[in-house]
Amino acid sequence: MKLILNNIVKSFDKKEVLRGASFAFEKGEIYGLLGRNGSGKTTLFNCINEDLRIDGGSILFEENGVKREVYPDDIGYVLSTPVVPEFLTGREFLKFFLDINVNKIPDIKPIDEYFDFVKIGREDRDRLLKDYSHGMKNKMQMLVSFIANPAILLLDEPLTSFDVVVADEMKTLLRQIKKDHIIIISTHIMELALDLCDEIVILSGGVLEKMEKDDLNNEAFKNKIIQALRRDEYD
Ligand SMILES: Nc1ncnc2c1ncn2[C@@H]1O[C@H](COP(=O)(O)OP(=O)(O)OP(=O)(O)O)[C@@H](O)[C@H]1O
Repeated sequence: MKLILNNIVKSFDKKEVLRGASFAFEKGEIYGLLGRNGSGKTTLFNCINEDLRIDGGSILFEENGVKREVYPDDIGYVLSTPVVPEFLTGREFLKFFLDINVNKIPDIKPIDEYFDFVKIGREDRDRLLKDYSHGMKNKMQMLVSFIANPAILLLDEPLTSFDVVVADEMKTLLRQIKKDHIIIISTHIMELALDLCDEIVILSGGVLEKMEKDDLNNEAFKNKIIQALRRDEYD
């Protein structure tokens, strides 16, 4: 299973953000996507998720050697700024999500088990999502992405708003599910990238480049990544 990006081009007016980004992301690996502020990481995710139309190139999903277009159900996208229906309670949101996906989700569990899993307390489950903290909204987003079990998970700065216990549990969970998924995590936290990710890919100058670790220790690898990102000076 692969997510194949071929020469993705995307501009906003005259600003060329993606200038022929190509990469094959494979199942079984967690990819850390690193790039300077404004380098285009979120834009790339939005293009993969078809929230933005690409100006050139192609995005394909390969399964059993057969390439096809990517379908919305293939992708779970957790945004850095969580978007949840604020007018629903946490429980109503989860119930609604489970109801509309009932045919796609095997083995639906009682709703409270899902809340237990992400450590949202009993007193919060029937409160409106608008009153949830940023981290709690993020947990809800992450939770529905996990429940839907898409082949591709795009996680934009996913763990930064979680408390250390939940962040640790999410990391463990991501490691557990990676064998069946393509997971791409955009982050500015080098330690997280090095600790959690199997591969580091940088987005620099509008293109993607895999950083080879070779036999470097973590400190030397970190410096290599920083040097590579320094090339991306502001236009
Ligand atoms: N909808 C849009 N309209 C115009 N310009 C946009 C739009 N979305 C992104 N951009 C521009 O594209 C560039 C890349 O933005 P993007 O948010 O993808 O970067 P990023 O790598 O995710 O940044 P950060 O690490 O700071 O979150 C920026 O210059 C941004 O201003």
